[in-house]
Amino acid sequence: MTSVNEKHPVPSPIDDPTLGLGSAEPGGFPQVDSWTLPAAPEDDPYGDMVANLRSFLDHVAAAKPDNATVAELAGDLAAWRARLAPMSVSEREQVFAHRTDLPGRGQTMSPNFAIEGGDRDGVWGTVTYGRYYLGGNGAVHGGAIPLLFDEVLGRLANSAGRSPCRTAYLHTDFRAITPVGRQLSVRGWFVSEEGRKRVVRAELKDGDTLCAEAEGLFVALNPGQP
Ligand SMILES: CCCCCCCCCCCCCC(=O)SCCNC(=O)CCNC(=O)[C@H](O)C(C)(C)COP(=O)(O)OP(=O)(O)OC[C@H]1O[C@@H](n2cnc3c(N)ncnc32)[C@H](O)[C@@H]1OP(=O)(O)O
Repeated sequence: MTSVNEKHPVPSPIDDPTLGLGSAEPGGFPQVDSWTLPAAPEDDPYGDMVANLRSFLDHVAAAKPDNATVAELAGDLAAWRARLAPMSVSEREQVFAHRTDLPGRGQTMSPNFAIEGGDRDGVWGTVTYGRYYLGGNGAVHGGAIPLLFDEVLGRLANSAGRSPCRTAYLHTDFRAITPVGRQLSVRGWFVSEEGRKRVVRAELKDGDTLCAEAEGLFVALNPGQP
């Protein structure tokens, strides 16, 4: 299946052979060993590329471009897709979202959580939702808030030498609207750790205003569990 646009047909992810996952090892995802990001290595433009991609998405969301600009952009994007397609690798080798040394793990799906500090029991930092995450009337889309909590709590629950775990539940309470374009504070902490079950909580605040809070259960994976 392809898109209706004949100039730049886009194959569906189901039919695109360059998007296969390869063989992913169960439970083989990168671990968080430290909350402190090392200095950015020289000659490593990946973080710069991801930061630009985030900013690009914010500008796509904010702009009302004329048709000529949109057509040119579609062509540029199609050219980049064609250039990247032969470089597809397996999940194990992929760089996107696997760079735990970069802000936001080097990905653009979940909001960019900027870590300020953390230890075995908790993590804290900031997040600024760009225009890309706008739901309506200046408020962040409700789905983008649990996405942040899963990222923050998932990293915490997988940190400090703990074995890999997955989210079993993630309960979010929306207490006040979460504004786009403001620096917000984020905090996650451990509530309990019993057997395979890790209960963690998080809050998202705009100054003194509690925007949202969450509780998650993360269950440690048994050997061989994907
Ligand atoms: C990728 C890069 C990573 C980088 C580093 C990390 C950054 C990560 C950042 C992103 C991170 C993103 C992370 C993600 O988003 S992970 C993606 C989202 N999550 C999933 O896809 C998980 C899908 N579910 C499962 O795989 C299984 O259900 C799991 C593995 C969770 C448990 O199935 P399993 O068969 O193994 O275990 P069990 O059923 O015997 O349960 C065990 C115990 O748990 C209790 N229980 C279970 N479920 C619930 C529930 N809903 N409410 C209350 N309790 C629940 C259960 O009663 C029992 O308790 P007890 O009877 O023993 O007392």
